[in-house]
Amino acid sequence: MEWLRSQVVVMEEVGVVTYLVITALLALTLAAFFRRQYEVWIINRIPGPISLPLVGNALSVTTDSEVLFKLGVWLVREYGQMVRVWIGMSPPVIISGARQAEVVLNNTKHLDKSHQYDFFHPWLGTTGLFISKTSDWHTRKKLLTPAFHLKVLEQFVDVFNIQSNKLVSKLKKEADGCVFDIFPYITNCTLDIICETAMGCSVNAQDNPESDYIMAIHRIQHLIQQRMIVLWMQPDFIFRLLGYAREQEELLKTLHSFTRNIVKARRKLYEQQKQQGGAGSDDEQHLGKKQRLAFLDLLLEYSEGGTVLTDEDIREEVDLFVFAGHDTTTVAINWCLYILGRHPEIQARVHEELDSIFEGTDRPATMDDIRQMKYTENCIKEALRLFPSVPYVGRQLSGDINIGKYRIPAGASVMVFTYALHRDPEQFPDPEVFDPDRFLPENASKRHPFAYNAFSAGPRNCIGQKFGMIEEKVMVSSVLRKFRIESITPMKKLKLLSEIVLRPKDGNHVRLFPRTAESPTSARGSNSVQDNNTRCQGEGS
Ligand code: HEM
Repeated sequence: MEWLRSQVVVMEEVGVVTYLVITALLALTLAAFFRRQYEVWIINRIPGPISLPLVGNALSVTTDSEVLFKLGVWLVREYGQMVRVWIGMSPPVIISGARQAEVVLNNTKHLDKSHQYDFFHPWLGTTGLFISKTSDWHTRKKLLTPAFHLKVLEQFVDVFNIQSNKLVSKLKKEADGCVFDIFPYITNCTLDIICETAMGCSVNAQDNPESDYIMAIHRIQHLIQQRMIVLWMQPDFIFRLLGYAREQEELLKTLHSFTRNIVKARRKLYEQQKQQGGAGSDDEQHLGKKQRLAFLDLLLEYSEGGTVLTDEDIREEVDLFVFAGHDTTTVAINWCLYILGRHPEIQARVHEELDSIFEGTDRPATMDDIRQMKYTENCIKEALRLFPSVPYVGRQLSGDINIGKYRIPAGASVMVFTYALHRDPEQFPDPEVFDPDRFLPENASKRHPFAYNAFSAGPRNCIGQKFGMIEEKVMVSSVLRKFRIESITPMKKLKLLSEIVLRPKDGNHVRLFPRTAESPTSARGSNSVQDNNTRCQGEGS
């Protein structure tokens, strides 16, 4: 009897505990549910398309990056400078106003990149500057910033000139007024430039564009790009199942072993020269007076024998410079030549400026010449406004932010849509018009500081901005010192791809004419397409 009574007490106690556990679980679930509902309600206050339960707007998200780009433009036109969409359960918010962009980009708390950038990890690691999380990023940015000092960049002007000259000599063969795609020429030239400046070695892409290393760079970028936008390619097991993971591993072997070997060789050279030259910290002592220092050499110097940066860290950063520094400049130079090719009168002003600087000589551009290219620089900036190399900049919020009357909760992704931001008529009247004078100091000073974001803004802006600008000036001026360019595709007919960089879907078809003494700048000189040889016959324009 006593035993029975004790059992009843135990059961009562267990019942109470179970009851308490279930109640607590229920309360937590309800709290999570209501919190989530509240967050959904908060986000749904931001304008955006109607969404379905669970999938949200995911069904409208296409894998075609041309359609995806148009979708972004349409969303902004339809819903304004702050738009929310639902991709399954996550609500990326698209921002395209200067004031809103400032709140996101100028906030030192929200420096993490959005989760799509994680697909770069296998190639570029997790601690490299471009993709690192806030904790690693601070240290890396501080460490790497001196490598982009103007004094360091000045020594790269040689490389820019040599490779641009090679580009010009390749283009001479096309300069007969026939239509051709200039995009691959620019791509190979910028690849040669970035590899030589980042690693101190030539990959010779202009002469050999199909080497294993070059092909691997193109292919891996394509794979990562696809994975960033194609939702079903994102889970690892599907990526593996479809055979992409194995292909990616093969590509990584090619890419990583190439860079690792170079890091190893330069480390050996660095140590040898350090021993010969004594323990001084002077760059010239380390690598010989006449030797140009690549970014890699500077990283070896900053690495303090592997204690601050290991060789693998250096490999990551070098791969990153190659990635971040070639596609961005390729499309920037491409769009600048494209838009000048649509505006003969503006191109003629660039020709005039270059003629007054170089006086018809063939000498390479100096830093002084580069500083004098004011009008050319404004054309480059205006081309970057209309066609920003990086159309979207993504951030993952680590805390709630308030923008105007709206709140975006922690964990959400915010995409600053630079392409649309640069077309805000309040900041850029007649936004579709190409007008380099928008960048005259008196005009630029009237705009909101975050209205122009070609190199992003705030603490996580582009570290390679000066490098990119100098490279662009040397390449664009080298081409235009020798040629007049006509672009075939009207702006309204351009097909743009929403990728990591803003790429033309069909390349950039142009006609090139040598600039002659008689008609150096005319829009239709004696060597125009009408008088052209038979190679062009039958071409549409
Ligand atoms: C016209 C040329 C270029 C343009 C338009 C450009 C644009 C940008 C933009 C918009 C960002 C911000 C991306 C984001 O936050 O998601 C960025 C970041 C970055 N860029 Fe560039 N870039 C150019 C050239 C270069 C070059 C030549 C290099 C290196 C040699 C470079 C290295 C980087 C790095 C390392 C970052 C990450 C910075 C950080 O997270 O703190 N860029 N760039």
